[in-house]
Amino acid sequence: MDWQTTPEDTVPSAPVTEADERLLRARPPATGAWRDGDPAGHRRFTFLGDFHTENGEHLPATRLAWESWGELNEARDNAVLILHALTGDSHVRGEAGAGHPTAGWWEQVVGPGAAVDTDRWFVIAPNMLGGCQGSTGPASVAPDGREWASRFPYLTIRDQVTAQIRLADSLGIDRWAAVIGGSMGGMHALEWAIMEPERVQRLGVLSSPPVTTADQLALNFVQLETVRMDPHFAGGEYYDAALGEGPHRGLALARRMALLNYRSPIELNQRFQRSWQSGVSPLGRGGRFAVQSYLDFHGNKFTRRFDANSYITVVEAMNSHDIGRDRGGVEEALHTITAKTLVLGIDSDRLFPVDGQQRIARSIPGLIDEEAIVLSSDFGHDGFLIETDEVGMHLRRLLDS
Ligand SMILES: CC(=O)SCCNC(=O)CCNC(=O)[C@H](O)C(C)(C)COP(=O)(O)OP(=O)(O)OC[C@H]1O[C@@H](n2cnc3c(N)ncnc32)[C@H](O)[C@@H]1OP(=O)(O)O
Ligand SMILES: N[C@@H](CCO)C(=O)O
Repeated sequence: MDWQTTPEDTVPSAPVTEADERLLRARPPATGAWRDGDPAGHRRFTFLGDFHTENGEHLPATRLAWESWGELNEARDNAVLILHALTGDSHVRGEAGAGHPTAGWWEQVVGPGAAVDTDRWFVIAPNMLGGCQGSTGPASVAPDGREWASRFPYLTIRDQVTAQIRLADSLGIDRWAAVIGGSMGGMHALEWAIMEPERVQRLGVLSSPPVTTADQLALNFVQLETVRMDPHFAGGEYYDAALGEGPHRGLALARRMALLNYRSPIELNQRFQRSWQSGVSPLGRGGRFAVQSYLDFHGNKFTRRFDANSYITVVEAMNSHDIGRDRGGVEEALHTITAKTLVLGIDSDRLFPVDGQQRIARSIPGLIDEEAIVLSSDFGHDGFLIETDEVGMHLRRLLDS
């Protein structure tokens, strides 16, 4: 790794666009959650009713928001479930706007003629339980008319999959042609294949571990503490407009920290080098390095599309992940998977390194390859979102298997 300063390092980079600057100046609302009454966009909602968590807590009225593409055939055997990562949502495809804060996150992978070809497959993508883009989460209104906020239950990955199972039941989908997920979505996909093996014909696990390790727990704990320490977090009770702004500083800082795990040192060093964001030198007060500006931008942008309590809920759910829990261990659990399986990782992933995917691949009986597929990419963990040609090529193989 080359940390030396070169003459080019002092060349100021192009400033961010005017639209970006406007976005950063605008004051966000207390929460970036989608709220009842906001435009629904392409979302649909399925009401699941009473929900009891693994931990013994209770939600009296639960719903999942979801989107779909393609048509369910008469045999009902072409349904594909796509499960999003930590801060994703149901919006796999489509424009930003009309209730969707971001454009589709897998536009190049899912669609007519794409790897997950919606002319052939009926694709469903739900927003996870505890999320903030239409499914029941901490920003949802409880029976007493107030947001759940700090009263929202602790959820596990298995709770979230239980909600997805009830969604499939209610849609009349007895068996998925494939369940595919990246990162936390891959944790959900693994649980699907273990909890309901007869309902998962094919399984795609991208950039996910079999268990959230101590290292990953540690990275998550510091982020959650950062959110909670923001004075505007107010113990999670920040939705009341009278309190003013939400815990944006803490949430934005947590996102900056997370982004470092999502990208790789190689990419950051090559992309930003030591360049300045503007004509003002960062060697003194006032100027910023371009990489700092990039992190600031993503941190601030995140607060406009995510809810701090929801972030805590979904990170805690990710921390619960251990497919071996109460099942005799990780390998025992993997042996029970009957689906034809693709396991894929990115060589520069520092969040969920490839040894996790290799461990999964070693013990799944129906692996379609001899071992986990390891893509070479400088994009780190986010490679599963960015390397769409290669990821798509492997998903096509899975769907043709
Ligand atoms: C299944 C799921 O995981 S869903 C969740 C996925 N979505 C996210 O993670 C949301 C955040 N987005 C991202 O992290 C990325 O956009 C990805 C992973 C989806 C795609 O990565 P990339 O295409 O490499 O985007 P990249 O990380 O370069 O970010 C580009 C943005 O940074 C901005 N940017 C780039 N350099 C700078 C800089 N020096 N200063 C400020 N902003 C900058 C760009 O203006 C661009 O803005 P935009 O998002 O409004 O278009
Ligand atoms: N960019 C992804 C990374 C986690 O997999 C997200 O924010 O959900």
